[in-house]
Amino acid sequence: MAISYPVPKWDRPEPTQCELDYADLTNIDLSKFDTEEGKLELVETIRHALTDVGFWIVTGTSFTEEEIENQFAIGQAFYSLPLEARKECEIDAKNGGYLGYRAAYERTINGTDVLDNMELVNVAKYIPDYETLPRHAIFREHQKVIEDFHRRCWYDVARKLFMLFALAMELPENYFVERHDYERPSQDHLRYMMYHPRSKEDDAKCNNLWSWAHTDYGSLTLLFSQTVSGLQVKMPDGQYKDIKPLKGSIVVNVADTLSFMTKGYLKSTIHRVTRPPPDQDHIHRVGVIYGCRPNDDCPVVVAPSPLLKRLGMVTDADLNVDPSQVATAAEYVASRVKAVHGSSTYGTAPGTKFKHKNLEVLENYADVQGDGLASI
Ligand SMILES: O=C(O)CCC(=O)C(=O)O
Ligand SMILES: [Fe+2]
Repeated sequence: MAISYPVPKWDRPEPTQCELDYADLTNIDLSKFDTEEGKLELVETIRHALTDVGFWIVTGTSFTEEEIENQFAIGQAFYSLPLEARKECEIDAKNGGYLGYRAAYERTINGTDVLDNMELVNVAKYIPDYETLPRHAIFREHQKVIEDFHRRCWYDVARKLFMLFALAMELPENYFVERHDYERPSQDHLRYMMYHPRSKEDDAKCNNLWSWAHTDYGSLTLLFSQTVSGLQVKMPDGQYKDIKPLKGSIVVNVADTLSFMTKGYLKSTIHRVTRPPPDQDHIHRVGVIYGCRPNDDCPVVVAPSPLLKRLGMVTDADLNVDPSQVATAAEYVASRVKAVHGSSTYGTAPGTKFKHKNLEVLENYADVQGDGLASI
């Protein structure tokens, strides 16, 4: 069969030579997961790491370096397509839809005339419920390899982490797994991203931020490590530190819904993307990410964790909330996407809060903390 959408090899950019201040993150080696002894050791590691930064490095997964680089190559091939082909399946942000493509250069950065330089495409799960979902032709052509990668992000990585979290929180092992079931409808996606280099002048107008300080909407984000620096995590002392690239590893962070489900015990950590250091600021920065969300119909309620109860973090009121006041995961994500992506500017006024039923989150941490877009 003739190939209509070739995927040329992707060359991993050289790491920066600049000295950056890197975050010291716990490493979770999933190759230990399959023995009883190794799993217990991981639960202990997780128990200690749960309450620190909310960002970890995951190694020892089933992905080979070649498989990971092939995903970056697919991302690169997608972004080499003409805009009209990329726009074939667009997100329906006005209605809260976040599966599909979102173009760059369509929104201004709040308070400036600078345009948003990041585009993304969120590829839905490969399950019978989504059989008729429109997908880009390039992804249809390469479905076998994308589907395999997609499913393994969940089965080989996310599922294991959800089990470790549950065990560390003294919940039944499958508590979070059942609420994030790959085979059921959810807004999980494999995301290919692209940040376009921007002029020094334009970047200066937006405090050199390519992505403002934010938390992620879902439960868990798996970010395949890449060498173009820029991603920074906010440490407990309020300082931002860079994420050090580690070939073959995955940077994992907890996102809002999992934080809600654990009453903030699992931290949805603030992070941002800055203009890369001078030896990398001309590179088109490709990203590959898997975002986990709870099942669409999953009520976002606090888990009855004995650990949280002992710590006094869970009250009877948390465990007996009025069902009419409880948001489902699908409702929450849709209303948040509408609020953020359905608007023509990227950015909100200082301290803006997003609230949906029982869930509330600050929309732009940068403004509040005075360390991001505060000056514009
Ligand atoms: O591009 C990155 O390194 C981070 C992206 C990110 O934070 C996101 O997509 O939520
Ligand atoms: Fe993020």
